[in-house]
Amino acid sequence: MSRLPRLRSSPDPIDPPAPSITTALGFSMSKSTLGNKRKAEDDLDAEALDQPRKLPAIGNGASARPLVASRGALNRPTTTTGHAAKLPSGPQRLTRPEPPKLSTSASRRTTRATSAPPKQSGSSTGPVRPSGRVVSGSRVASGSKEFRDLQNQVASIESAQLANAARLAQTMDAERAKVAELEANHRAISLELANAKSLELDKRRELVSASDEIEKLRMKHTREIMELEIEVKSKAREARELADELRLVKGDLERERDNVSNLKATVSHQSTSHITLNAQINALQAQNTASQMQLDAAVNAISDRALELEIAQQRILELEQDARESEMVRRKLHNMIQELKGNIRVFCRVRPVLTSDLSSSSSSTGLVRSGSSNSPTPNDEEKGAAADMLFPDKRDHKEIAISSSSSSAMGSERKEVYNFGFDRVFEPQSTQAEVFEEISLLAQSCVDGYNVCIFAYGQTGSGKSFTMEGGSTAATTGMIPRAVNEVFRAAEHLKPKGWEYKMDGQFLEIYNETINDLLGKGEFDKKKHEIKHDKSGTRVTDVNVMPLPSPASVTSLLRVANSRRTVAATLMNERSSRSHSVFTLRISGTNTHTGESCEGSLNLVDLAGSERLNSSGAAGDKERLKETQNINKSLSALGDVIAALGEKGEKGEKHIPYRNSKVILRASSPMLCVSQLNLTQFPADVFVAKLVERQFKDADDLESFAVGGTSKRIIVLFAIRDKGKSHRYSDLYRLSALQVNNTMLGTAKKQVRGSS
Ligand SMILES: Nc1ncnc2c1ncn2[C@@H]1O[C@H](COP(=O)(O)OP(=O)(O)OP(=O)(O)O)[C@@H](O)[C@H]1O
Repeated sequence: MSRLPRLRSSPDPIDPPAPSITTALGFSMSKSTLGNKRKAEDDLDAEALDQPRKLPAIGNGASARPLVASRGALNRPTTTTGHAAKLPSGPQRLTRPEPPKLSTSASRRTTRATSAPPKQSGSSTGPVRPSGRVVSGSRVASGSKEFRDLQNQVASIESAQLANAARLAQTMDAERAKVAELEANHRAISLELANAKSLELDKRRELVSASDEIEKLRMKHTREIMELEIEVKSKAREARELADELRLVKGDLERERDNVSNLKATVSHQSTSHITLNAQINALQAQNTASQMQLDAAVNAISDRALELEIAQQRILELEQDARESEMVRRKLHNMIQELKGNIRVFCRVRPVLTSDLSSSSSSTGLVRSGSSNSPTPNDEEKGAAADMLFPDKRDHKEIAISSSSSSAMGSERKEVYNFGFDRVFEPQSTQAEVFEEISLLAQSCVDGYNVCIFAYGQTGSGKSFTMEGGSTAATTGMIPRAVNEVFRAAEHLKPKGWEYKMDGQFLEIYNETINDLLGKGEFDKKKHEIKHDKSGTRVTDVNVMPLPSPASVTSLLRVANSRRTVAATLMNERSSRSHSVFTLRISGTNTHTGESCEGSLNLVDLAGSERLNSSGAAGDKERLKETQNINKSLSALGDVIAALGEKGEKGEKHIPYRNSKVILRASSPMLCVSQLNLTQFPADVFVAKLVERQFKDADDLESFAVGGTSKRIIVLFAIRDKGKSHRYSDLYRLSALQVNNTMLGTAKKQVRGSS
């Protein structure tokens, strides 16, 4: 309502009929807007009701003016519907003039529309009838005056009407203008209404969308409420948990409080300690400063020491070089000593008296007693004479005296004493260790690149096997295992000086000049072995050579060899006594520092028992005779070789008859060929005589001594040493000349030159 334009106030006393406004609306409205239209009409009605209050009261102005007849006004029909009828253009129909009703404000308040027709009264006798009813003729006659009056009145009325008509026309024009204005207003209002409706529609749409949105929001809100409820529940659960936790935390807090109070107590205690410690720290810092100074001094000292150490290390290197060169000199000196002592050495060992000796002596020749005067002549054994042994050289142990007493044909007792000299005489109580002491230096020579051969010679039962192989206990260990151990020990000792050694072993047996490999594969060696000679040396074909990485492996080698020897002995009675066994240890070494290399060997030979043909009783036994002949033959050849070697040292170059027997040992080739020597020409014991002729008066003496019947308790150990293969010695001499005493070096050189 507030948006509707207000009607302008009009001087016309006639209120514009409200219905004319509604009829003037010529807009077509859609069905959909019908409700709105109705609402708008209601609004307009309500406005129409209010409008008169805003217009000026027509009656007030019109009451002062005379009524003017108006054709339009008289003939204009009025309807109660409020719709204005079109004014007729023809002559106006006469109707009872009716004075225009002057509306008052009071009447307007009770009448809805001024255009409503006046109510007709029930009687037609009223002086003035506003309606145009025709007066009857009777009355006209009687009342011509009245008629004239009436005509006058009519004329006046008509004039008034004309005036009114004119005025009405004016009013109509004004009204039309007003209507036009109203229509314009109406259009504007309609437009505004349409706008308002479209606005309303928009608003309604907005409302609908807002409703939808509200619905959505409501749903969202519901969902959020649900979520919030869930959240509230979970929060409640969390709250419960937190409450529980809080209780625990409170408990913890209580404990922590206790702890804190304890800690506070501790802290106060610690703060006291802290003060004390601070004091100590200050003291320590002072001490530290002093220590730092000491440390600096120590660092300086250390750097001095490091310098010294460097110098010392340099010195060590020089000394190591010296040591290597000294080692070389040691070797030379050692060998020089050995040369001086003799490259061939002969030892004599006397075994203790055994119970078996007593019984045999008592049964055949009587008890072996000390101080008996039996002479050790070749016939002594036959006579059953017993020899007494004395050891006069108590200091050097180099002599043995054999005394014998015999009664002459005349009945007088004859007593003779025979003295024999050796490099060393081992008395009956001598131990294996003592015997080995003499041999160990020779074992050392093997490592230095020498070939050493040690063999035992003596009658059956004199103790050759015991000496060479030994017993089962540590004390009775024989020369073979001891020598091997010594070689390994010497090799180990030389390791820091750059020497690395490789060792191999072989074990052969020679029976009746036939070679049997004791390390062979089968139970009994059926192979035929030959002795080959070439530039690299002499070797036996088809023999097993076992690598020996440790002394223990030598023990197992000896075990294998012994078991095979036992098998052979079972096959042939007393074979072991009638065969030679030769153990060979080959040693090859290289020095990684100096580039030296050397090859040496150690040959340990247990010879077959040697005895005279006549005394052994072999003469009658063909087989035994053959054995003895072979033994003697090989031993004779051996004797020749030894004798030749012994002479060589004294007289210079001499032919050495190495090839005379298989048993003959040589530095690089221990086994040599079968001798074709005549037994009669070279009796078995001659070689010993040749070797030790200075000690013996003649060969018979030696034979009597070693093979004769004076005693079965003596063995002779022969040790032969010969130079093996070695390289670059001359270079080393040159080097060593810078370090060692010239005189010493000159001597060493001379010795080496002499020995080679
Ligand atoms: N020095 C010694 N001390 C103790 N017993 C010894 C000693 N020498 C040898 N015997 C013992 O003498 C016995 C004979 O020794 P062994 O078998 O070594 O003689 P052999 O000369 O090798 O004899 P064969 O030529 O017949 O082999 C053995 O019982 C041995 O134990």
